[in-house]
Amino acid sequence: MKKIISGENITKQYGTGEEQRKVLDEVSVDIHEGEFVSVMGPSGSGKSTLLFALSGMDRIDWGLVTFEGRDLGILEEDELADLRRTEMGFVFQQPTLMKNLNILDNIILPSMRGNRRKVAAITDKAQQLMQKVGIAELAKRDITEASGGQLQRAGICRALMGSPRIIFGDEPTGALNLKAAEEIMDLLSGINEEGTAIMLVTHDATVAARTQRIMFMCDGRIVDEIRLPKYSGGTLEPRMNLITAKMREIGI
Ligand SMILES: Nc1ncnc2c1ncn2[C@@H]1O[C@H](COP(=O)(O)OP(=O)(O)OP(=O)(O)O)[C@@H](O)[C@H]1O
Repeated sequence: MKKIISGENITKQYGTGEEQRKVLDEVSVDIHEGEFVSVMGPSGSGKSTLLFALSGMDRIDWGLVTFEGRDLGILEEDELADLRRTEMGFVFQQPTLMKNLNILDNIILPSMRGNRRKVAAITDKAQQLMQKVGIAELAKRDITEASGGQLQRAGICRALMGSPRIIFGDEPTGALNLKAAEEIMDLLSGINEEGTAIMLVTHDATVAARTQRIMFMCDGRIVDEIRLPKYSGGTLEPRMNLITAKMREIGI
């Protein structure tokens, strides 16, 4: 399958002198069209930093990140922002929604940049997405009047507004109860089924078990990975057992 994102020898360090530390240490990774991948590893192993590097949210110190062959390192900030807005979607542990806007306006706001004349089409798309994720009736509600799971659905709608090629999720279910987390994973799985690649960073084996490639990070490196067949429902236990067995094997 065609590569969307390619990272070669990505190196990122923080601090100077004796304090200097490689948070990403020559990481190479490709993400292909329609893939559903996750990254697991101990706290501080560099998972979020890798997500930020591959999505162009953060600059790297060494190596190469390309999006469909375009070197992110040579793009200006506004070009990077455009690329993220048009090709990528982001879902974080807590969606950053604005308190003074209702849920619908929060979803459409990022898409309005440079597109004010298309407000009707943008609103229409947002409403369709809200319908799809089951929060159509919340359009006019304040964000204080919705549950964590409903807000995360709104965050997913916002991430889908630009019809992205890839969605990056950093602990997208981390703040949710078990049922809401399962529902969000059902939603993300459905989005992936429709062809959008997804890369998730997670501590949760039940989340990783939904994906088809699990990369394991330790000390700024991808130390191993496993591939699983597409999840088609039913118990996740055998998949989770494979993940935990691999983590035990590599000592993380
Ligand atoms: N802006 C920064 N300045 C200095 N150090 C940083 C910065 N951002 C991240 N780090 C350090 O880089 C390391 C990797 O952080 P990162 O958030 O990528 O890890 P992680 O595997 O996602 O951790 P967690 O699972 O706890 O979220 C950590 O030691 C962190 O303290």
